[in-house]
Amino acid sequence: MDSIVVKGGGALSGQIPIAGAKNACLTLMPACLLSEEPLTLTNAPRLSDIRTMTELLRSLGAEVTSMQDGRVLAMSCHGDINTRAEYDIVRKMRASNLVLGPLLAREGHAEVSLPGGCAIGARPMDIHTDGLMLMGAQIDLRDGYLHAKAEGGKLKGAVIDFPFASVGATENIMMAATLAKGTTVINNAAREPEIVDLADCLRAMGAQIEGDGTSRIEIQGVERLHAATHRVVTDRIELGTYMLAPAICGGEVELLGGRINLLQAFCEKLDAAGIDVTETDKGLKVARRNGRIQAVDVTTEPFPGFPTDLQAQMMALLCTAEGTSVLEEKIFENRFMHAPELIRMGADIEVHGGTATVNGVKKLKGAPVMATDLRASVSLILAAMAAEGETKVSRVYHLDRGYEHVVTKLRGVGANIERIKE
Ligand SMILES: CC(=O)N[C@H]1[C@@H](OP(=O)(O)OP(=O)(O)OC[C@H]2O[C@@H](n3ccc(=O)[nH]c3=O)[C@H](O)[C@@H]2O)O[C@H](CO)[C@@H](O)[C@@H]1O
Ligand SMILES: C=C(OP(=O)(O)O)C(=O)O
Repeated sequence: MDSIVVKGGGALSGQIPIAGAKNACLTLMPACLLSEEPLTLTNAPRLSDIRTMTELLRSLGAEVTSMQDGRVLAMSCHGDINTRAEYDIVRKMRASNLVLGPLLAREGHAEVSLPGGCAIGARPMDIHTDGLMLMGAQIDLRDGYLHAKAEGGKLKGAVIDFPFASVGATENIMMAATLAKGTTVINNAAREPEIVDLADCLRAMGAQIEGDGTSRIEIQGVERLHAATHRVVTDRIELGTYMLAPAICGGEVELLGGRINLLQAFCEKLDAAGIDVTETDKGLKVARRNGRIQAVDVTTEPFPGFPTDLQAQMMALLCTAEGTSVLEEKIFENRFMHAPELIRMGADIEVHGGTATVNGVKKLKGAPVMATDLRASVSLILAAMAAEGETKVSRVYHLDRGYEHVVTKLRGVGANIERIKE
């Protein structure tokens, strides 16, 4: 199992290229199941989750070719389709649940293993299944699998009011509705940039969708979708993560491909904490203003609010802020597993339920720590980059799910970091 060793150092400078979004690409890939013609994605990130989705799509009968060192994914689904998404693959990754809508729309039935929970919390699918049932699907849970069948073999349009703006449910229903008979309306839809990216891709495939990026999305079903090529949107979570590197360590770093509108709420918190963010021709420049970082309170919310996927990294910043910060996690019930590890590095954090209170200390100190999930892993690396001495982060395989070439990217701006095999 690999570990990452970081020696805390001084200010950073240089540029970091930002990849295509994991959470967009994992949604765009299952869209290939909606058409007999090929779907090509460019700007794909090189991540283990993408390889898992490739394995899942192949198991369903899709041809997936990875080109240009994984940057381009060509997917084609013209033959017979296997409609059963097996537990052995689905359990590896929450995003596997995104094949349900496309399989049901194309074949009229599907059997998809429930993803269950993961380290950060439960990953229920009731909002997805309630929506599909309104579209005429019959869905039962048997042997850990959702067995779904469309009445008469074809889904029909429906008006669906979500009780919560679920990202995954919006994506599943949007994909299912592209081939349904009639019009589907999703009220209280998720508004994340990854939803807009999916809508752009589906439109390029011939789907009729309006309202993405707002809380009301309307999809007019069509007979078939066709071939398309689509560029995956910039990864706003990778962007925000690397924006925190100069914020924590000092110096100035340019994030290539970044835009403020992907992370407005996050940028406002950085400003309040004493970090300057400016848009350039190529991306975003981030620099820490003089003096200590200031404490800020953060509440995670659906987009356009502060993203849950940046809460752990923000906590790493606030550990050394002047004053007390309160972080409230509103999306996942168990997303503070980085707190005990940051405490091992000298942070002063108290967690009560979904609230973490961080009393800023002057300096963190290197320690052996353990990565518990994807964003927790990278928060420990960020904290270690400004800590005194050496930190060893073990179980970094979590990191490979969401960050490509993290060591190369951080070394490129001056961090003292290496990956070791044990
Ligand atoms: C709103 C939000 O921030 N969603 C995040 C969520 O998307 P993801 O699609 O995984 O999660 P959802 O947006 O669906 O769900 C978030 C919340 O809704 C609840 N829920 C969800 C579906 C359902 O059928 N029933 C239900 O109760 C979940 O338990 C959770 O508390 O994780 C992704 C990372 O992997 C992030 O990129 C998304 O930004
Ligand atoms: C938790 C994440 O991913 P997933 O939903 O795929 O587990 C994430 O991207 O931070």
